[in-house]
Amino acid sequence: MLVTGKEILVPAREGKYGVPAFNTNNMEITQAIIHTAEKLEAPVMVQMSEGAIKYGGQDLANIVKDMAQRAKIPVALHLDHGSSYESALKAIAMGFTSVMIDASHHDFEENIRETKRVVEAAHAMGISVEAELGRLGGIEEHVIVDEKDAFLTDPEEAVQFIEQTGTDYLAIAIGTSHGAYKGKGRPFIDHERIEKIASMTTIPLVAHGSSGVPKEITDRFRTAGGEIGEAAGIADEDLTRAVQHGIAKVNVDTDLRLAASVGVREAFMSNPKEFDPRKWMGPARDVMSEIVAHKLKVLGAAGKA
Ligand SMILES: O=C(COP(=O)(O)O)N(O)CCCCO
Ligand code: NA
Ligand SMILES: [Zn+2]
Repeated sequence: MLVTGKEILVPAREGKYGVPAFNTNNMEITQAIIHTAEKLEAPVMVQMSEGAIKYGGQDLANIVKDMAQRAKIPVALHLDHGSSYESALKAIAMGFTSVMIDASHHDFEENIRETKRVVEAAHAMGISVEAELGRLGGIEEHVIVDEKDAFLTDPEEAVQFIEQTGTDYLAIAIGTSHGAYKGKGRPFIDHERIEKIASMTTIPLVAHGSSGVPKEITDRFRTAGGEIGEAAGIADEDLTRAVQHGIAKVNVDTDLRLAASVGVREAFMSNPKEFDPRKWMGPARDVMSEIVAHKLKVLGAAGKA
């Protein structure tokens, strides 16, 4: 069933498990997410960035909403990295049940002002809101945050921010970053910071940039002709620890992108004569489903629907 993000994430924080929020851009990605979560009896969040909305629009949103409504497990449709009040309201008009207003690149007061505006409008329509405080490293769709400006979330500021905005859940910067190159080797995750923020707050916390970039997938990607440098992601054990301490929503996009690309590349490599789209979109869906299943188990969402 299609539900709000709050209905999925409040139980997750209370139950000390995480719910993955996977980005989608088409039918097969959406099927891999929702059908696999159904199989594992897990709640799940499907998110669309502003780029995905540009790419698939209401057509794609309708695929997600219809599949979610018919699903036996709770599913929210979430706007990822909404960059403005207008963008958040447009997503709500499209039927999204959860929206992020990402004003983390503004100063503290401006972030509060912008977030508060979206919270008031979204709550008037029964829709949940995610905000962000602190800056991830790496490239965020509309802001390139170079290392020196990347800053981690201050616990005291987080308490004030939540009180002054009324946001339903909060994305915090704790060492993760977007993309396939999260640092040399195992990225440092600031567990003390997560645990301090969790001890001072009660709302679900969100970890962005949480793809694992598993070696098995990057090896297959290279073997199938893909080119990827020294890629590194977040270790499973860092995620299992984080969801014990307040992280309830865990954003994953890169892992599905890599999995889909492995599926397609392997299909083309193994049969150059093939020209039926189902023969490469199907394998892409299968590899993505493996990634979805793994994440649902690592985060403890399996069986929680
Ligand atoms: O936090 C994430 C996903 O992070 P990751 O790149 O680790 O999958 N997202 O918000 C998905 C969109 C990232 C920019 O396109
Ligand atoms: Na941000
Ligand atoms: Zn993100």
